[in-house]
Amino acid sequence: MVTMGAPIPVTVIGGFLGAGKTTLVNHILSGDHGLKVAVLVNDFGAINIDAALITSTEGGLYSLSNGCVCCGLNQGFVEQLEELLAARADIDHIVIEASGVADPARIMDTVRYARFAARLRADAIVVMVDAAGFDDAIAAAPGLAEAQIGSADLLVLNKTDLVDRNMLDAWRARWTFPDTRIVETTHALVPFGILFAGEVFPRGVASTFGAEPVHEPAVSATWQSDGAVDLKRLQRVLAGLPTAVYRAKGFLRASDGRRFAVHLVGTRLSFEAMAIAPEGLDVDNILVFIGFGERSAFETTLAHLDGCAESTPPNALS
Ligand SMILES: Nc1nc2c(ncn2[C@@H]2O[C@H](COP(=O)(O)OP(=O)(O)OP(=O)(O)O)[C@@H](O)[C@H]2O)c(=O)[nH]1
Repeated sequence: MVTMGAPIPVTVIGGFLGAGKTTLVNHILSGDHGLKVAVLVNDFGAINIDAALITSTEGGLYSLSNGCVCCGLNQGFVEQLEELLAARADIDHIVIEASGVADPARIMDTVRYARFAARLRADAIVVMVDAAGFDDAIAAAPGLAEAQIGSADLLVLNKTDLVDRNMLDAWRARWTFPDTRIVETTHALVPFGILFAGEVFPRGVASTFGAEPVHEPAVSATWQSDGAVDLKRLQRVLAGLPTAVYRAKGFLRASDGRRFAVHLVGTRLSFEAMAIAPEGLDVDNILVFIGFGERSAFETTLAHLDGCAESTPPNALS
C-alpha cells in the first residue's frame, strides 16, 4: 500500500534583479537547520547562471549536498515539480528561487494546483529587497518591484550594510504596515527560525498592486568566450553600460589564471574571487545581461565585450 506523508511546504523566494535571492539560497543550502531542502532555480536568460552561482550542490541535477537537492526550472515548472516529487520521498521543504523579473505569486499559484493538493503546501512567498537599490529597480521596470513586494508574506530588507538607519526607516514607512512581517539582513542571513517557522504567514504588506506591471518586457543577452579576458578593459566596458542594462552576472578568467564571479546590480559592480571554476559551464568567460528596453543597447554591449577576449564563440540575444 502506498502511504502519503503530509504535504511538503514550499517557499518561493522572489524579488527584483540582484536583490539577494541566490545569496539567500546559498545561506539555506549551507545552513544548519536540520532540514532536507530541495531548491529549484528559475533564472532569466539563456544560461542558468544562478545554478552555477549556487555553491553547495556538489554539481548536477538532484545532487545531494547538506541534505539538499538542486535543479533548474526552465523546462516546464509543473514537470519539474512532478519529477522532483517522484525522485525524492525524503524532502522536508522545497524552496523555489524565482527570477528577478518574475511575479512570485504566479509561481506559488502553480504550487496550489489541484494536482499537488495532497503533496505540496504553499508555505510562504519571501521577497528580497535591495535596500540600496529599490528606487533604481522601480525606475528600471515601473510596477514590477512594487508588485513583487505586494505579493510577499515575508519581506527581507537586504543589503542593510549599504544604507543608513534613516533610509531603512524611510523605506519601511513608505512600503510597509506596522504589522508587516519583515526582517532586515546583510547578505541575506535570514534566521532559519523565521524562514522555516512552519506557519502560514499572514499577509502584511501595504501595497495591493492589482494592476499588471507596466514595465517593458525584460531582455537578456549572453556573452561568452574562451581564454583569458583583459580585466581592465572589461571593467571599463561594464562601468559604461547603457542604462537599459540593469543586471549582469557571470564568471571570468583573468590572464593570471584567477577566476571571478562578476555581479553588476544597477551601477554597483563587484568581482568575487573564486577558488575553483564554476560547475556546469563549458566556457571560461560568460556574462548574462538582463534589463529592459531596446535590444540594440544589449547588442552594443556584446560588441564592446568582444574586444576584451582572446576568442569569442557566437553570442546570443534571447
Ligand atoms: N553589500 C551587499 N551585497 C550583497 C548583499 N546581499 C547580496 N549581495 C550581493 O549582491 C549581488 C547580487 O546578489 P544575488 O544573490 O546574486 O542576487 P539575486 O537576487 O539572486 O540576483 P538575480 O538572480 O540576478 O535577480 C551579489 O554580488 C551579492 O554578493 C548584502 O547584504 N550586502
